[in-house]
Amino acid sequence: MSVEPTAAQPRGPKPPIPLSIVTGFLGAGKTTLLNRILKDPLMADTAVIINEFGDIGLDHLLVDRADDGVLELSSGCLCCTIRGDLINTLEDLLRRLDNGRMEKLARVVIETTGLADPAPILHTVMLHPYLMLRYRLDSVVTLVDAVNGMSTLDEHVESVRQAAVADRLVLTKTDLLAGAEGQAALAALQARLRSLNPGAPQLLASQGEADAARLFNAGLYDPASKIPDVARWLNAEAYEPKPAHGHAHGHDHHHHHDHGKGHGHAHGHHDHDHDHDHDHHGHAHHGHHDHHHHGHDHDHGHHPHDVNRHDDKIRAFTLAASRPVPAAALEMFIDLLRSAHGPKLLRVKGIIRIAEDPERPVVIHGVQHVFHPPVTLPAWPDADRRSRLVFITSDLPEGFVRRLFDAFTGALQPDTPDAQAMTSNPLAISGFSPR
Ligand SMILES: Nc1nc2c(ncn2[C@@H]2O[C@H](COP(=O)(O)OP(=O)(O)OP(=O)(O)O)[C@@H](O)[C@H]2O)c(=O)[nH]1
Repeated sequence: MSVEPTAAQPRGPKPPIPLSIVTGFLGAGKTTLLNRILKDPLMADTAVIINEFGDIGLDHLLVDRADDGVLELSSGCLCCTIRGDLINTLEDLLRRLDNGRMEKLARVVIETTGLADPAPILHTVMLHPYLMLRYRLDSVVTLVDAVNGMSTLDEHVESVRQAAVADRLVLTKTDLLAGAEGQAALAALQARLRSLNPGAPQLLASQGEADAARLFNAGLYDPASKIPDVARWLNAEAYEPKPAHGHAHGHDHHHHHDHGKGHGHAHGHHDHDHDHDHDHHGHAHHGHHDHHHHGHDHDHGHHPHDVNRHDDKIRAFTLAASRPVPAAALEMFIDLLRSAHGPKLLRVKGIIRIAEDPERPVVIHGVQHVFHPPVTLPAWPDADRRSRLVFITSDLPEGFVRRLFDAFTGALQPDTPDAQAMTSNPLAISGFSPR
């Protein structure tokens, strides 16, 4: 192999470039945070793409405009701004890298405008065959303004979804919350966010916690060792009241988080059990709810103002099973979920023990109806050999997903009413036929 004197790396396929998305409501502090962390040596050779779908002007004082539209940060980082086509920009970065106009590209960060749903941006990469080879999804970082976050969550369903899909949550402007009242407000916001998204660490920007090391490298692979770190990636324990490692039966545990909580009452008397079957309590005040084969599964009677109506729809839960899953059953389960309920799957991550090849687990990752091609790992990363899935859903109850999983993966006895209902019920999937 001939290596040019200046070449730092041998030729051959380059490792995929980690790609992160920084999102958060208008004025949450995205630009402030990025300008700060771009000075971190860990962020060298980072390209920042500012996704301007809206009418937000560029206010990046740190950047100097270079030729051909790429903005170079004074710290030596690259920053480009795009208006419109994200794919073109991502391809253009690769071209610059491949033809040597850009020496290194260690990371790409996409800053979205405040109202953006991050899912389409994730889809852009997940659905593009070439970009999929060259980039890998790292983290979705969602900023939440600690002063206005609570009311923003109340008023804008986009902000609830942004928080729910995050791998990392950053609370900004906590420095403006003074005294006991401020601390109580912060605690309430944090409890609400934990309920929406138990798996995402919450970092306080003003305490210096939102540094590059903690914001990024949230993907499946450990950046240093290149070894998959499933436990860290899934963070399934965070969904559970306490760590549990029972291996006794096919369906070890499943946990859920309640969302129907009032401000500041996160652990108060408003808790409902979402885990039981999905009683129809009648939700006339939720005019836009859909009622298919599942209903909304808790009582809103305690919430005359229904301030958390967006949160009420969000569910965060895990499934685990010791019994290996036949590959075809897994495929059917995923197909059914994504084709029938895609819009309701905000985020799905999982590691699955496959019946045909139980020593090589399969990792799945979905954002709405789009699933990353499953990745087969050469071995289990640790002693826990159970299939584990984490779900963040909107308007899709845990019990429904769990019964579907059980029905397809054989965790239930074939003659139980649940399994019968599942296999005899067409589930309103047109074009779906078991293979
Ligand atoms: N006190 C305080 N102010 C902050 C903090 N983070 C951001 N700000 C201020 O909040 C305002 C908005 O910050 P930006 O970084 O522009 O927010 P943004 O999310 O990029 O805003 P858009 O691009 O308009 O959505 C600015 O005036 C910042 O100085 C923080 O942690 N504490």
